[in-house]
Amino acid sequence: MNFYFSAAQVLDRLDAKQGSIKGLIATLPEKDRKRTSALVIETLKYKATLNDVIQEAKLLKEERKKLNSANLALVLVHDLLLSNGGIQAGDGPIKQAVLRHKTRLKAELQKLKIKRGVGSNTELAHLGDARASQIPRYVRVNTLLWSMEEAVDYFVARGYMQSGPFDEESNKGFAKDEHITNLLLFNPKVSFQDDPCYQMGKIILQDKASCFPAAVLNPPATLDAAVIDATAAPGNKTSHLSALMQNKGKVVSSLPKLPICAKSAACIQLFAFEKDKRRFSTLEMMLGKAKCKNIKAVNADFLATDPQDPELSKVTHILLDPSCSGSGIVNRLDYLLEQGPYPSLRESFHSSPYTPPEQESESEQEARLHKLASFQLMMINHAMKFPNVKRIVYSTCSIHAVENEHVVSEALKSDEATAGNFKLAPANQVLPQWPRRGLPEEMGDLTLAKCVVRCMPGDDKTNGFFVSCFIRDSEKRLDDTRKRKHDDEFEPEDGKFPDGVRKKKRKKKKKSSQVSGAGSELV
Ligand SMILES: C[S@@+](CC[C@H](N)C(=O)[O-])C[C@H]1O[C@@H](n2cnc3c(N)ncnc32)[C@H](O)[C@@H]1O
Repeated sequence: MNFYFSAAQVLDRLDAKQGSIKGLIATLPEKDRKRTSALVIETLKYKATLNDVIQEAKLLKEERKKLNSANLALVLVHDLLLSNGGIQAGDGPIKQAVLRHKTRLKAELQKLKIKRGVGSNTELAHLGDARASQIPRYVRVNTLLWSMEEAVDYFVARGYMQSGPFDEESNKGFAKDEHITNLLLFNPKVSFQDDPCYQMGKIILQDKASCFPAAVLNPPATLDAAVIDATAAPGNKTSHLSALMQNKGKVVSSLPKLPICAKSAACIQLFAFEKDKRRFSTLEMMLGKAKCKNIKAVNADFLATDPQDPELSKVTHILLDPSCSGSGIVNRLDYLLEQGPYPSLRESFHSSPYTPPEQESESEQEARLHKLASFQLMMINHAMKFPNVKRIVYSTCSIHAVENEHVVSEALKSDEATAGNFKLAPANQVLPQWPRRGLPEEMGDLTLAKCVVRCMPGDDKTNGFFVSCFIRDSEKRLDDTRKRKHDDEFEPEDGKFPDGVRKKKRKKKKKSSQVSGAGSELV
C-alpha cells in the first residue's frame, strides 16, 4: 500500500504546484522511483476519465471514512480498472473499500466508453497537447565537444538516414535545421535519454525556438566581447552562447563586487546569473556536462548587479530570457517521464510562482501577466544601464502580447532606452529568414513588428516563443556626441548664447562647481 501512498502524495504535491514530476519523484527512495513515476504518469493520462468514473460511482462519498484522499482513490482505481495486475497491495481496509465498488466502477467506465464512442481503454487517455506531435525532436550538437559532421556520421552509423524527421517509413529519419546551424531534427517519437552522446553532453535536447536567442545575440568569438546571461538556469542558452564563443575566455584580475568570482583570477567571458538556488545547482551541472569553460556562474539576482562594476561594465552583449508565463510550451505527456541529466523543456521556464492555477479567471490571468510584464520590463531596463552593452536580446516562451510586444514597446519608450539610445535591431539582423514576425496590432507599428520574431506552437514545428533584440542607435549617439561637442565649443561672437545653449552652459558650469566644491568630501 505504501507505493500507492507515495504516488498519491506526488499527485498531491503536483496539485499544490510544489515541483515538477521529475523533481518530486527524485525525492523518493531510489528503489521506488521507476514504479511510482510510471503510476503517476499513467494516472495523469487517465485523470479526467478516472475522476468521472469515481464521481459517478460515488466512491469517495460512500467510503469517506476509509478513503479520504482523492488522489489515493485515483491511483487505486487506475490499477483496479486499467492495469493488468489490479491493485498490488495486501487486503487492508482501504483496498477493501475500493473493491466493494468494483462492479459499479467497471460499469461506469463502460458507460463512459460508450458515451465517448471509443472501443478501448487506451483511447480514453489524454496524451497531452496534440500540437506537440508536430514538433520534431530537436538535438543541438554541442560543438564544444565535437563537430556537426562528426555528429551526423555518428547518427548515420546508428542507422539514422538524412530523410527528414517525419519519414513515413520509419522513425529513423533526420535532417539538418534550415535556420539554426548545428541543430538536427529527428522524429518526435525518438528518445535520446539513453544515448551515450546525450549522457556525455555531446548533444543537448533543446527546442528550435529556444536556440533563437543565442543565435540572434551572436556574440563574436573574440576577446573583446563579454557576455551576460542574466537568467541562466537550467543553462541551455548559456551553453549555446559558450559554443558560439568557442569557449573563448579572457583573464580578469578581480571581480570586487561578486563574492564568488572575486576569489579567482579566472578566465571569464560569460557571466551566467541565476537567482534561484536549486536551479543554480542544475545550471552548474549542465555547464559542467557541456564542458563550458569560459563561464562564471553566479547565484545572484541580476537586478542587484552594478552596471558600473569594473568587470561587468565591460559587458558588450546581454541575453535576457526571464521568467514568463510559459504559455507557449506544448508537451506530450510522456515527455514528463523522461529522466536524465538534463531538465525537461518545461523546466526551462521558471514555473513557480508564475504557473497558472488550474482554475484561473480572466481577471486573475490578466493580473498575473501584468505582474510578469513589469518584472520583464525591469530586467530590460536594468540591462540597458550597462555602459558598454551593444546588443540585448529579450525572449520569452510566452504567446501573450502582454509579455512580448507590449514589454518591448514599453522598453523602447523608457528613460533607459532614451539615455542609452536603444532601438530595435532591424529585421535583417534578427533571423531574417524566419517568416513569422511580431503582431503589428500589438506593437502599434508594422516596421517595428517586423523586427521581432514569434513562433506559434505546433504550426511552426516549435513551441511558442518570442525574440527581440535591442541595439544602440549609433547614428543618434554620434549626433548627440557631435551636438554636445558643438555646444561645448560654441562661443558666440556677441557673447550671447541662444536660449537652449545658454541654459545648458550655465547649468554645466554650476554642476562642475558643485562637484569640485564637494570634491574634498568625496575623496
Ligand atoms: C526562463 S528561465 C531561463 C531559461 C534559460 N535561459 C535556459 O534556456 O535554459 C528564467 C530563469 O531566470 C531566473 N530568474 C528570475 N529572475 C531572476 C533575476 N532577477 N536574476 C537572476 N535570475 C533570475 C529564474 O529562476 C529562472 O531560472
